[in-house]
Amino acid sequence: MKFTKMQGLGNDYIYINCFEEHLERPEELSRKLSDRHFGVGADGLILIGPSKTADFKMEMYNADGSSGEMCGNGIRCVGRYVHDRGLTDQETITVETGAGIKTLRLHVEDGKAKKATVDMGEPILEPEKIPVLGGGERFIARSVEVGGREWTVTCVSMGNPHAVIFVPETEALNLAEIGPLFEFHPLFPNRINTEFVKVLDGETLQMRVWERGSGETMACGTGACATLVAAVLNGFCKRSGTVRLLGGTLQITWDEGDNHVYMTGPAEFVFDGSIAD
Ligand SMILES: N[C@H](CCC[C@H](N)C(=O)O)C(=O)O
Repeated sequence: MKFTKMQGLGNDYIYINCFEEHLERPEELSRKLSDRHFGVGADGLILIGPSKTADFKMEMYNADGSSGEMCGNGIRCVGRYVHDRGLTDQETITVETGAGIKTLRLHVEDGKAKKATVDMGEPILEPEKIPVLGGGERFIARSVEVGGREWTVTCVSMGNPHAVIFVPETEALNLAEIGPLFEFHPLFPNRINTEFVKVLDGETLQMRVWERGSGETMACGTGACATLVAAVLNGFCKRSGTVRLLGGTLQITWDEGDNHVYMTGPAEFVFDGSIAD
């Protein structure tokens, strides 16, 4: 089976073209191939295939085989793949995801869709839809005890669930220790992606992320969107800003007019390969 390795800000996935390949158990394949010693090595697996309701369909699996409703860095790479490999000649495309149909505007340079602006849709703030237990209208700046200490948490869904925590510094945090305690906390029935964020100024945020199903990654597109929304809700940031991640930066805007979040960032090919039978 052929695959293509791609990455968005170092958030790397194995892409399978399901117009050409057929696979049975994607969860198992993701677990096997994501392993950075016994497999290809990636944060997960992304399937690109036909859709009845959009131009393409994207299915995303984390490194542990669990499926994510949406992947921001991944969908930009889907845009690059389908454009540069000739599956479309459009520069605006729609992709069916587990979080609904998303529209991408590809930024084509020398015939390559190196960047894309993705309409990530409206943030979901009702706790029961995130989901996070605890009721109420919204889950903003609430104190949660995790790992024996109190954290101030704001929860936002971009179709997938995020807990955003503002901290004075991000470097010193031991994500390998605290990340799983959030991910598997009983407050989050579907687990959670957790972002630890330092506000650099009113339009610049610095973020590390412990992803549900993949651990700490170099970047998280949906997480960057959730982070900008949480920063606005807490009064820390304007509605348009730069999110600095380990792997690079994303431009995020939470549009006042249509309440949609827009994310702009890069998409890169790494290599093509084939999986030994
Ligand atoms: N781990 C996430 C899916 C991948 C999201 C991330 N890689 C992105 O770029 O948005 C989840 O289980 O919801």
